[in-house]
Amino acid sequence: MKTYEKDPALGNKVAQHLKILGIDNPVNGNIDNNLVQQSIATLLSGLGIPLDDESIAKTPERVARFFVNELFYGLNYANFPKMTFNHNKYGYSEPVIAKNISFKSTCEHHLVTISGEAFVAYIPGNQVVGLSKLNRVVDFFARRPQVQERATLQIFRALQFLLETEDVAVLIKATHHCITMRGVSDHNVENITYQFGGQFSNPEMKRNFLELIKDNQA
Ligand SMILES: Nc1nc2c(ncn2[C@@H]2O[C@H](COP(=O)(O)OP(=O)(O)OP(=O)(O)O)[C@@H](O)[C@H]2O)c(=O)[nH]1
Ligand SMILES: [Zn+2]
Repeated sequence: MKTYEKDPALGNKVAQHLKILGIDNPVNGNIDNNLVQQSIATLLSGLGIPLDDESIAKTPERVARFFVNELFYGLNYANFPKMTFNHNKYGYSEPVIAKNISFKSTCEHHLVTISGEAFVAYIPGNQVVGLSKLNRVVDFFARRPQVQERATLQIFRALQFLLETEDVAVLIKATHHCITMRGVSDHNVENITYQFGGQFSNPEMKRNFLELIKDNQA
């Protein structure tokens, strides 16, 4: 179980916002731990694996706990992280960038891991957000069955909403293990998606952001 401060009321507002924009996951909000557990038992039976083996007996319960509390905790907006803001009394007015935010997600087509890094930037107004909260927002949306394009937009729009600014940039570089370990089995390909808003749509700002997040830069 992840331990961090949650803000379900804020999660609710973010959910409404993403729903209006039509970019939330197609979910009905009912997370049924027992049903997940039974389904894992059925899956194992379908593979001909007997559940009476002592090593396997608790697997359905274990996997359900893992799915609900960790792998897919971001399906539940009651788990949305608390945001911490501080007054920007210093008047900082240039981009704040978080590069190499590592995340793990799950491909909704094959239920196989997507691993990658997110690069996030915003320009503060009157408030600056606690830096770790950028990681927490990325992690929340990663912890769902996902496609990379939608995850990128969810993080981007949620940050614009939370930080009350259009000036947000999000880039995601990911390895889809449904591509590396099955199907086309390509070990080299990286998939990149990005969305730029407000001042980051300006070509020079975009170039600066891309330059700053390159390996071994600033
Ligand atoms: N656009 C997009 N596609 C994804 C993402 N993750 C996985 N996919 C793709 O989803 C597609 C699912 O297509 P299908 O043809 O139904 O699946 P498949 O037969 O297993 O496809 P192959 O992987 O080509 O063997 C595949 O091309 C995956 O590579 C993602 O984040 N975004
Ligand atoms: Zn996949």
